[in-house]
Amino acid sequence: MPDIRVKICGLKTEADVAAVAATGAAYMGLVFFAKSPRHLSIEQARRLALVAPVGLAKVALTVNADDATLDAITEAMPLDMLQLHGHESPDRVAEVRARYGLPVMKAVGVADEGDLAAVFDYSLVADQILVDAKPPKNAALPGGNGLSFDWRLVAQRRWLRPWMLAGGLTPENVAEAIRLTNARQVDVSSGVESAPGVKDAGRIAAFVKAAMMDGPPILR
Ligand SMILES: O=C(O)c1ccccc1N[C@@H]1O[C@H](COP(=O)(O)O)[C@@H](O)[C@H]1O
Repeated sequence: MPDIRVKICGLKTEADVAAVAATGAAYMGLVFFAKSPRHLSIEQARRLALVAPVGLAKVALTVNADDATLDAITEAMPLDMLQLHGHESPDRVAEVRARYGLPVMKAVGVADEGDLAAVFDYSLVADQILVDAKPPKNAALPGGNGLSFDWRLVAQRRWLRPWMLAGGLTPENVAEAIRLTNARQVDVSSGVESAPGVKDAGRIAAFVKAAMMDGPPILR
């Protein structure tokens, strides 16, 4: 039974945290991006971070955030990882990693083979890579759009660092995405919502169950 680690991104309420914790998901994502329907104020995010149980890793998602913003976020709440989802350069990723002493996951948008070089480049400086669909030109959000990319581009890929598959995943397609790509980690936001920014506990449970191939890994 493969050990698949699931990240549910864009939680907004304490009930969302409880729903995610109940499934055995590995990570919960807190979005700090004002244009997103999942955006949280620092105080809202702090409350969620403080009720998260041990074992559920808290990931702060930011987009081209400056030091002052990252200082405010990291000082306000306990976190386990920073997710950089903008156009942060490899140098900026290395700088953030050194400044905050937290693992950094860099998102890379993929639409075609040519985008995969960036996965390699960032794997030299980040702790993890989030391989996401490239957003359409002029999209308001750089992620969280419910769009997938051609999974065959990353099928059976191995990189220097652990990677996570994202983009348009749903309870209905995640098992096939894992089968095709051999991803060991998956991330979802809009695919487990009933409306933009509104998480659906039933879809969260169905997603994690499907990702774990109908059951959590058997512990030996
Ligand atoms: O979720 C958001 O609102 C968001 C905003 C800005 C950058 C990234 C965002 N979400 C990330 O994008 C992936 C894919 O989302 P989806 O499943 O296709 O809706 C998601 O897993 C988040 O990490």
